[in-house]
Amino acid sequence: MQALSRPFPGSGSYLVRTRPSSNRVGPNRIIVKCAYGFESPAFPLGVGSNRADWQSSCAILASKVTQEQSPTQKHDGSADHVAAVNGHKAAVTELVPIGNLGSSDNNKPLPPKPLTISDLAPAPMHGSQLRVAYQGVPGAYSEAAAGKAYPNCEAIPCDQFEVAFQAVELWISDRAVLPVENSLGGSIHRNYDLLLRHRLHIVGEVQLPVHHCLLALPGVRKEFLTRVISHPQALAQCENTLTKMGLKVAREAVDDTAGAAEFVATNNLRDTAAIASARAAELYGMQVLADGIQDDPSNVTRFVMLAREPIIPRTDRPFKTSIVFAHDKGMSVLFKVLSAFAFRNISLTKIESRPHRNRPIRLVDDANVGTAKHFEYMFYVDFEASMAEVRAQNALAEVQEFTSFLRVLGSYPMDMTPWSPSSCLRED
Ligand SMILES: O=C(O)C(=O)C[C@]1(C(=O)O)C=C[C@@H](O)C=C1
Repeated sequence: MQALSRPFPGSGSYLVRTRPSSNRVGPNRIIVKCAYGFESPAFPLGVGSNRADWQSSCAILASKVTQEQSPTQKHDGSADHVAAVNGHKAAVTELVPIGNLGSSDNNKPLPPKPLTISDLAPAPMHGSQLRVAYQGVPGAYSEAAAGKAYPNCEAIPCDQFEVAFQAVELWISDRAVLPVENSLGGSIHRNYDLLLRHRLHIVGEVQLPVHHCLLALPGVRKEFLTRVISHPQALAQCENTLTKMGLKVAREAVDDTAGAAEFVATNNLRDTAAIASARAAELYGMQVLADGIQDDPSNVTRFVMLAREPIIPRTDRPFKTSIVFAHDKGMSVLFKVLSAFAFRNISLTKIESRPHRNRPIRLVDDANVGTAKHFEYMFYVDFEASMAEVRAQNALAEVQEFTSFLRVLGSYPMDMTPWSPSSCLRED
């Protein structure tokens, strides 16, 4: 069976690709419709060639825009401008909504809906469903997070985090939902770096209980396994359990959990298991060998929602603000910065430091003992206050005095989803 797909404007030729035949077309099958008006069903073992074409088109569009825009023009938010660059704004893809996400059974209830779109940011310009870019393939936790953040959205799979950023910048998508930290695995550093490099705004957060399964092809037994593949975060979150299970398997990192399941299925690998969601098992026809293999039952990943425009901060519900800063004068400044929040009773919920890529090392010369080489950092801080509050404005005014660089990444409603142990047991 063949899937016809056509590259996006600017790349010039048609592609004809062969895709594996399969009758496993699940209820959440994705249809990728090209802007030119013909459509091709994306096969259930992943969106395959269509997705790949869409993603490479994103990259093509991104590089075009980078070439043709000056840095100051790049984030002007003008739809017309983007249309002028790629000759084709929005309506690039049409995807079946993820709708009853996490279930092939349409009667199963959706996960709780703590935030609504109207809470967060203006409606999409094109008047249709909100398009939300995420990294991974259908069945990835990020897709579930997109559905939790924006129920009934069109979830748009991207092969890299950076492509999801670009999809929003280029108006292909209205929002991106990207993981920033996990309760077991820690920070997803790549996204911290990308937040700084791109000009998108954090407009919300969503916390998703992550329940991992060990998946293999039907009929495969644990004893046959020599390899387990998954996203590095998922491997880290299950490390102790894998050891306790006595599996003698090599661990191998791939781009996302559901992509790992898709890879095992499409390549018919009988010696390889994937760590992924139960929904990925359904989508790619895999067997669940073990359920709930994360090292802690209350495993949670925090995602941020990104948009081209910030939302207007409010004070009628709990808000969080995320900032990033750098300073010139060594670590003593860090204490002063943090005390600006402490004096105003503003709680910090997260501090992260990343290498200061423009100026990674500071040399301190002492004629007697030589040259000390200090590493320089960018500091990311989340604090529990809205930028609409005077105390937050004053704290930032003070922070600005001590820092050489300060940017507010966003001021947005906190995810206040009620916590219950059962919500951690299963999110599929
Ligand atoms: O691979 C996926 O399914 C993802 O959505 C990515 C990701 C991550 O980057 O942390 C998201 C949630 C889990 O923590 C594991 C992996």
